Amino acid sequence: MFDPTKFTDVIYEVRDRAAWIIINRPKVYNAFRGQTLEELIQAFQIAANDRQVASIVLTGAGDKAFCTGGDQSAHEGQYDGRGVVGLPIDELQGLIRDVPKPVIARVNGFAIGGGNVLATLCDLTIAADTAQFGQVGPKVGSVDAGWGTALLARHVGDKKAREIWFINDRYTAEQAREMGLVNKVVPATELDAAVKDWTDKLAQRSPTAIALAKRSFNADTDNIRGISNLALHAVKLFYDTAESKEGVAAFNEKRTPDFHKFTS
Ligand SMILES: CC(C)(COP(=O)(O)OP(=O)(O)OC[C@H]1O[C@@H](n2cnc3c(N)ncnc32)[C@H](O)[C@@H]1OP(=O)(O)O)[C@@H](O)C(=O)NCCC(=O)NCCSC(=O)c1cc(O)c2ccccc2c1O
Repeated sequence: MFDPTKFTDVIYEVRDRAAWIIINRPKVYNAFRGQTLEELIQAFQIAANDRQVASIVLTGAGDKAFCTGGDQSAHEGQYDGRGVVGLPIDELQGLIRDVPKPVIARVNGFAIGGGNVLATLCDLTIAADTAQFGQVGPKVGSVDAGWGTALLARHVGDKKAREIWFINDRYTAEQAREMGLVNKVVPATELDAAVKDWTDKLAQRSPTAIALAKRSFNADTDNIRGISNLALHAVKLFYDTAESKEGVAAFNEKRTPDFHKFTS
């Protein structure tokens, strides 16, 4: 079995029958690289197999960010790990769906890009009133389509999902709650108490009933898995283009990307 004490990018703790999985890269606003995803995958597998664990909390270290998606400093056409785009992101996303325990996104700050997709995939989301949500793909030459687009549209509606992906505005926690992306918004100082209230309740519920309910919700949207897999392979081809590389370079150089010449 995996040893979470050896993790460098992720903290794994069990608190009162809830597994807390914390992305611990606050200097890059909890963006993930290949190593981060390996550890997240292992952490979810540990939690899935531990009979003492009734629910899983996914969050980011510090108070700035939940997760801001792929680490742009580790993105040179490919990211720096394994998998189709150099990140085993499809494995992690599949695990969040498949683990037969509720996963709560504890959103303590920015949930942007691939971080927003992770929050979208979690069964429940509790956000601090200071949290911000948004997509940046078309600003940085990327798109996490499938779970990131089609499942998002299930939560917030098709028009709103298109707005989120095309306009790339940021939304407050309260706006995210109003559109159906968040279950509950609480003052930042009360975030942990609100999460504990729900994990304590989940620890008292029938695990089999919860697992059956989760699978039944999943069944209704499982076709999106195929879209995600297809899109990942399409994005791999996109990452090799000058258009995508312009988006990554612009973010790292802190300038506005120039996509004009790529308009078809
Ligand atoms: C989160 C922000 C909106 C914050 O903006 P703000 O202006 O407040 O702060 P800074 O921009 O100065 O950021 C502070 C500090 O953090 C660093 N940082 C933030 N995010 C990242 C990141 N993702 N990677 C690397 N570094 C990051 C930033 O450089 C600053 O460092 P300093 O050293 O200069 O202090 C804003 O930062 C923001 O928009 N961040 C997100 C940027 C982004 O492009 N994210 C990735 C999008 S693509 C993606 O996530 C993605 C993931 C997948 O898994 C995919 C899978 C399949 C297909 C596609 C995928 C995909 O597109």
